[in-house]
Amino acid sequence: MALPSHFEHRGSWVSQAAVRQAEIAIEQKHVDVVYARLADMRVEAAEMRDRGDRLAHGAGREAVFEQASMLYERDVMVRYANRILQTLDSEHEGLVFGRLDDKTGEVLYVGRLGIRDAEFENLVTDWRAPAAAAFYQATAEQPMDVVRRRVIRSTGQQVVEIDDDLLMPDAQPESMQVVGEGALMATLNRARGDAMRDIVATIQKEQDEAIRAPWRGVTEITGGPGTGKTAVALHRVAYLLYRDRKRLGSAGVLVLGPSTAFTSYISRVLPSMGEDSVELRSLGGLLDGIEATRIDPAPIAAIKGSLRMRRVLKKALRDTPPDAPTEMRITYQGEVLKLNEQELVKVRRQVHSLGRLPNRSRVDAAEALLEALWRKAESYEGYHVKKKDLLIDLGERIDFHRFVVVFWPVLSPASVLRSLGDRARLARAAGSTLSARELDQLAASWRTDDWSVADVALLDELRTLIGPPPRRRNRRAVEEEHEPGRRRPENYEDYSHIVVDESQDLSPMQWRMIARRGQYASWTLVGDPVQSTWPDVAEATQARDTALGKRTTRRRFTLRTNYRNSAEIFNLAAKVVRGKVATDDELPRAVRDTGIEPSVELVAEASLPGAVRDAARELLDQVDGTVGIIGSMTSIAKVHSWMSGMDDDRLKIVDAIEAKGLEYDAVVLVEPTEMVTESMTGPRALYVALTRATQRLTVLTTDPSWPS
Ligand SMILES: Nc1ncnc2c1ncn2[C@@H]1O[C@H](COP(=O)(O)OP(=O)(O)OP(=O)(O)O)[C@@H](O)[C@H]1O
Repeated sequence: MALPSHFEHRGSWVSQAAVRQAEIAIEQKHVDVVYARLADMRVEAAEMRDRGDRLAHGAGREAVFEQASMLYERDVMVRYANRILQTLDSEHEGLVFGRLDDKTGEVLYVGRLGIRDAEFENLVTDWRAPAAAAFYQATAEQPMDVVRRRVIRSTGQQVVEIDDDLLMPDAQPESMQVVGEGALMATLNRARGDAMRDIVATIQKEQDEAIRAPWRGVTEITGGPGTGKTAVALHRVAYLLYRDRKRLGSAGVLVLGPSTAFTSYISRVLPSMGEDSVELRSLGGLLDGIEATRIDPAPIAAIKGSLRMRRVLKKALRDTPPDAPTEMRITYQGEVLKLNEQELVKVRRQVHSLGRLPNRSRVDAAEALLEALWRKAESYEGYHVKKKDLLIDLGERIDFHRFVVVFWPVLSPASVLRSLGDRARLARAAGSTLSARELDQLAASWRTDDWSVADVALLDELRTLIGPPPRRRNRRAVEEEHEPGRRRPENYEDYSHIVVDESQDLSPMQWRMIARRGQYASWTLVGDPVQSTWPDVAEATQARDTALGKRTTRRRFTLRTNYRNSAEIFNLAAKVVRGKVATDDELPRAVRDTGIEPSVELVAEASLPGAVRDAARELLDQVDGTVGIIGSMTSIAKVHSWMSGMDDDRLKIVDAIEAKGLEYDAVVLVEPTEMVTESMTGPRALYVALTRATQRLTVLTTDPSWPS
């Protein structure tokens, strides 16, 4: 019987449903074997753990200990497997997600972890193992002996789809079927939820090279919006921990993102790969007990982030604390010894000139006060006391100590920064460093109740300038700090690897804050200069270079394919930066056509609220996943009020800065022109906002000249 024309074996796609089902059934069989093996391993592990406990407790011989430690390792491995299984859910590709058939007929399954059968035969190879590299690196031009690469998609333990790439058509055996329409496109077309997904099954070659780069030195990953920089950086962390867990795991890996919305968005990616020991923090959440989310207006953020602030903070510390006494009176041997305000200021200056951290200087302050009191006593006519007696007697008096405590209080970064809400105090600290307008703006910003994200770097700077409050740390606390997986304290400086996402936006003060945490760390820096919202590029670059120090090993990977936006959406976004702040070479290529052009609507100001609601409603109907409403910083509060009462879990409202790194199936972008005028870097913030949608974009503007 002649086959229908689409049912061809060699070198072409076979879409026949029965063949597809038969191939799915073949893979299901293997997946079943893997899960059955895991179930056995769980049981074995429990038994071995019990046996291991018994052995370890009663044993006196070395061999028995050795056995016990082997059992322990096995136990750890199975616990790890269990954890992975728990985190797998229907949203993720399954435990086994890939298969390679090479030209010798060998088959290799690739998955989230490596599993062997009872005879030690390989059932699944961990995606990070060298043997699995071909799964990501083989191409039709360089097939690395791979005839067929198959991506297996599962829901839970059920295989639901397979997608093949035929890389060596000439080596395809008669019996080998090739099915599917491309795993990557299928994945990219899927609806987006609240959380980013891992991409283990469809990592592309250029991405894989960045993921597998060595851990040492500085690895830079640059690329336009949607090129997978964040995804790549997270997979790189999982890869590095797999390859070098001993070196990197115990000291800890820190991943830093721009906002809490962002860290929460990416928070499931690493656990879905079995890594839950990595610390994710936002720039506003690096200090314990503070979770700053407020973004300062751009000009204020620019001042707070600049290195000038170091001078201001240093000087602020030397000023008299707000509640400190301005006079000292103490009675000694029938005389009242008095120090007036100037004399106390002089004492304070002397103590600071010793150069010790303020929170380590109270003893110096007490000594300087005693010295000043002695000089005072010496100056009184007919008053004869011995210096040694005065120093000892007063030094032991409780009223003297009470005075020292208020004269030289323990400072906290928060109290110092808050005190600069007093404009006069700020002006004293600033000298000529800040203009009158800058003083007004900064002082007003510190009279609020909460901290902004930019404040956190200043608080951290103050933390190191002030020194830790005197307190004893017990050994247990120190040990706990070094336990892997534990959220480390704010003063932890020994991360082995630091990943900085959206690194193009870091202010010089933020670079200093991060550098403190990785004195000996290797780095992965992720960013896109075209999306930068930091105005002083030269200052930030210098601060970055200082942060990276003498690390000479530097490698750079540039990702060029935009996997997020449809080509139609990206074309519109590219228009706002091309030739202005980006060259063609800096813009990625979007790979997906949807045939749906973004809609740009000119609306009257009075109709804007209704138009935003209508657009949101329409998009909620049109896409299955999330819909983002992105407003300018100036208008975001209004946008929130317009949307009140429209409760839908799929609807998210963010401003142009918060939108960084996030994505939605559809976006309503409100007032593009405002995003340009309020930014200090021209159209870059608008470019970020325009590149958040995967499927549909509606731009609402009251400016008739937009987008021209
Ligand atoms: N190889 C891939 N397979 C499947 N999806 C991918 C792949 N690479 C990237 N993606 C998807 O593309 C989207 C964009 O990725 P990601 O957020 O990492 O890009 P980005 O470069 O960090 O973007 P931006 O600079 O705009 O924040 C995500 O949904 C990600 O899962």
